[in-house]
Amino acid sequence: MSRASSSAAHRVPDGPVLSVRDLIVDFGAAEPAVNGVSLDLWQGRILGVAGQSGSGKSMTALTSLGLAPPGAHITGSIRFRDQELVGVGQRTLSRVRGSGMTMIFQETNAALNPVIQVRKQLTLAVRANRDCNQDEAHELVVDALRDVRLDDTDRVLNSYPHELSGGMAQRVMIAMALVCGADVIFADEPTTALDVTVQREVMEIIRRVADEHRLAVMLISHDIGVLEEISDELAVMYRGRVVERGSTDDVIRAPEHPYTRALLDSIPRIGHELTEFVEMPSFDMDLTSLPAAERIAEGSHS
Ligand SMILES: Nc1ncnc2c1ncn2[C@@H]1O[C@H](COP(=O)(O)OP(=O)(O)OP(=O)(O)O)[C@@H](O)[C@H]1O
Repeated sequence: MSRASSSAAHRVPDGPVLSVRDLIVDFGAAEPAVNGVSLDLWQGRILGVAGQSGSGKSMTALTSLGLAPPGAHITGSIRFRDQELVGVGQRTLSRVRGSGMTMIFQETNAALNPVIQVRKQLTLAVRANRDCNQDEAHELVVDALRDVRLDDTDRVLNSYPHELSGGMAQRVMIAMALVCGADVIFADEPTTALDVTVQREVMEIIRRVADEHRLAVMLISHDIGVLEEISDELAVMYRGRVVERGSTDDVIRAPEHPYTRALLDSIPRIGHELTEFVEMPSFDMDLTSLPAAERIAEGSHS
């Protein structure tokens, strides 16, 4: 897969579909879980978010979706299209979640109902989010399954989730996002549980649906090597902050932040193959002593 060839360089985005500014998610611990994060998601582009466990990747995504856990004190701004989401009620958040933004998790078991056939789950998802009859819903579902290269649609539709392989279940989750008509997908470690070959296939599908459906994707991974293959931009998080962000090529070729360098040094490199996850070495630094290394000036895409 060539990230360069599939990148959105030829496209002129209208503006970010999701804009996060100065987001703080505080549970009253010594440091906020998310500590002043600013990010943009653009149609047709994949933002890879890397960082070690506990750096705030998932909390940034969950909060953007209005799913921060109880007890979180949230400040800053999350704008989805023209709608500010910080401070709005659950009703608005669940409307936006239903049709505008969705999340794909590592654990498909948590998202797919084990006792309902895939056909029914996908059809219900369509009908909850789109005004269409049963036949139209079926057509949308079949198209979405083909989009994620599940061409044996009857077999998949007649399956229960436990009858699918991990890679197939992850593709069904991506199809679910497509049939809901989502503009933004948060994919949180979607391939960590899969073997390397299947991981690559699922990543290629994420890249393709982002391109073809102009989806904005935030792809979260411990493994910057996986993100390197697929992302247009990279953001590196450390202790609740984005310590570096920029085009993937810039960040990989010339990382400016010591933490990014440590992340890159921690992955085995065999050519530029996708690598299996390798735990980050222990790393601690005083962030206040370091310059911010943000290389995407705000609005540089417009
Ligand atoms: N419900 C909660 N209450 C208090 N703190 C929480 C809660 N959930 C998460 N945190 C804290 O928020 C911080 C960020 O966690 P988060 O899950 O976003 O990290 P992460 O980078 O996604 O890590 P991982 O890769 O392990 O999922 C952590 O310090 C975590 O302990």
